[in-house]
Amino acid sequence: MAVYTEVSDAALADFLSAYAIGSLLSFKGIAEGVENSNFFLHTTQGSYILTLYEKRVREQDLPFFIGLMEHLSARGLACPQPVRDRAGQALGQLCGRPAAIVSFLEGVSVKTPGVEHCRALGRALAELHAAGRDFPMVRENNLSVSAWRPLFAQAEDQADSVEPGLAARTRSDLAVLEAHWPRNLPSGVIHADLFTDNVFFIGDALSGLIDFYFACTDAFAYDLAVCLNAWCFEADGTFHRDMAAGLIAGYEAVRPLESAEVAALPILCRGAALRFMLTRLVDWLNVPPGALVKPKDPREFDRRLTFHRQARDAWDYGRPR
Ligand SMILES: Nc1ncnc2c1ncn2[C@@H]1O[C@H](COP(=O)(O)OP(=O)(O)O)[C@@H](O)[C@H]1O
Ligand SMILES: N[C@@H](CCOP(=O)(O)O)C(=O)O
Repeated sequence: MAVYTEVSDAALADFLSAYAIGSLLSFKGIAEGVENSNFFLHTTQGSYILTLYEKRVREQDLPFFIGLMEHLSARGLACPQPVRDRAGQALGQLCGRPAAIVSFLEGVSVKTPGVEHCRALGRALAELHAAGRDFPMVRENNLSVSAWRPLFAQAEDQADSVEPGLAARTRSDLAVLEAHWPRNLPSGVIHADLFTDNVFFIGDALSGLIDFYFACTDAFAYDLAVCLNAWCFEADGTFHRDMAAGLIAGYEAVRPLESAEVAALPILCRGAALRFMLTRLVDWLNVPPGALVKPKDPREFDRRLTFHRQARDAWDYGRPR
């Protein structure tokens, strides 16, 4: 359960007094998530999510995330809409943390997605990229290739205690990725963390996207590579080519990939897998004492990397030649 900061009744009442969202009916910590402290907020006017921003979220990036959700909602994308207080502010302070209230989205995430879920995800990802094209703010991806070596340095000494051989494999992946990381691909706003827990469905229809706190300005095809990693592999590393084909086809039904993006797909997928292996590894080795959180397993992405190292082209990821 991700609740790093406990919120007292008095602190909550004081915080909510700035908002015109009715009177509080219920308030509960949310079990899912690993980054921030999240709470369900139910008032006489409706349901909301209260987020207290923790550890990896930098305060100076919050206007980008809040502004982006407002921008995407205004363009009809189903994503959380920040709620402004009576003074017009979408960001406040609660229990010493930056905090915001956003609209509650209906729907549930799928634990075992199928081809049609992946196709719907692909469409939604391309629609997000299109809706973000005229968003005026820029945020560099601070978890891209130049961040991976410093992240690894925090965990290198203990990596082999998590999985034998992990340190050597990571050193070799880093060398390859740093030498061949693609530059100048079509870029714009990307979500950068569109895992199954961040995509809601009602029945078979995709109903919303959440968790924009890794969103940044980077290559669109890197976002697709994140989704291929997140949606099309089992925890044991088994790859589902049919699901990957559905995801790419869904994406290209809205935004066809350029040839440079197609060529870059294998290295982008390898880099995305390394990025999640590394952040998970660092978190796995550094669970904050007393935090109600279950760290995610870095070995799942070590296994995906075995697939990516041998992939030759986009066809291996299900894209027709
Ligand atoms: N706008 C929202 N509408 C409905 N549920 C939400 C919303 N935002 C977050 N949640 C719930 O909170 C959980 C954790 O949110 P998330 O943003 O993924 O947290 P974290 O960034 O800490 O990983 C989600 O899995 C979902 O159940
Ligand atoms: N998706 C990342 C961790 C971030 O978690 P989220 O709950 O914010 O999606 C991973 O799986 O490593």
